[in-house]
Amino acid sequence: MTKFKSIVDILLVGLILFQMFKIMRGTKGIFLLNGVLILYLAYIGSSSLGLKSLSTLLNWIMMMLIVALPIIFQNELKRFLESLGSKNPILKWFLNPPPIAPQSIDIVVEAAESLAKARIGALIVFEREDRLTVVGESGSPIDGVVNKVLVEQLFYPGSPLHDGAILIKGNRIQAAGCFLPLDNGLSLPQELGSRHRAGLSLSAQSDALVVVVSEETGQIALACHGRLERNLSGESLRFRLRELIEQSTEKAGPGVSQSGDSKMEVS
Ligand SMILES: Nc1ncnc2c1ncn2[C@@H]1O[C@H](COP(=O)(O)OP(=O)(O)OP(=O)(O)O)[C@@H](O)[C@H]1O
Repeated sequence: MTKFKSIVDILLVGLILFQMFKIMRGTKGIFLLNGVLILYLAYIGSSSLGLKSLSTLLNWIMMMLIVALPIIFQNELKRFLESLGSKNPILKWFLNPPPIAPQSIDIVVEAAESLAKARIGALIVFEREDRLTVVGESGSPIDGVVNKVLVEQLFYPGSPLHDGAILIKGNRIQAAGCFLPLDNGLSLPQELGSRHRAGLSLSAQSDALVVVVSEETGQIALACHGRLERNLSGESLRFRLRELIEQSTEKAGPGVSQSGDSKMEVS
């Protein structure tokens, strides 16, 4: 029985560490977390070797880190707690996030098409079950009903909020000029820069759907579950968004795919 408990104990610790690494992957936090682990191992090593002064010094440093860690990792911790919270079925039922309205999809598709035609870059995030409070708080609050003119205006190069992403929840634009987490560990084709990386990173860390319009090529892409579907027409974007919302439980592995209107291949 004690053996079984120890196995469960180790598995749970492993699961928590895995979740933390997953959230911090590619961020500066991962280097800090590595540093903390090295310090901890050095502390264990020095105390088991009986190196008293060194282990006392390392113990002090670790004590100071315990106070500093929640400050250093505040965004990562928030994201971790949010992702934990949104997996709680009772909380999910209680908070009951508004579903993405079909008319919001149509409006976003139309706006993406005209932004693509005008070669204006855009990053549009649809929040689903996973809360994106940190993302929303990184931008400026809008809280307006989704409409084509507003979406286009927000990304217009002269607009003060054109840099960053807009966050849509239900049928409302919650915020604009939002910063998305960047996972530098994801491998992307060379021609894609930080806009695509940001969309893909958020889709790998949450169940958000992210529409990316490239300023450089005028192409439309959709990031979902850590996959990037590129070169979508307005019609295929609408189709995929509707399909993904219907099968919200669908999961896929990370990757990048190229898509024409009718054919989609995974590379
Ligand atoms: N982490 C981020 N969060 C939100 N927006 C971002 C982020 N990183 C970059 N962006 C947006 O992307 C713009 C830079 O895009 P960049 O040219 O580097 O990427 P890209 O993928 O090559 O896109 P494009 O094809 O449009 O050039 C920034 O000006 C900003 O608006």
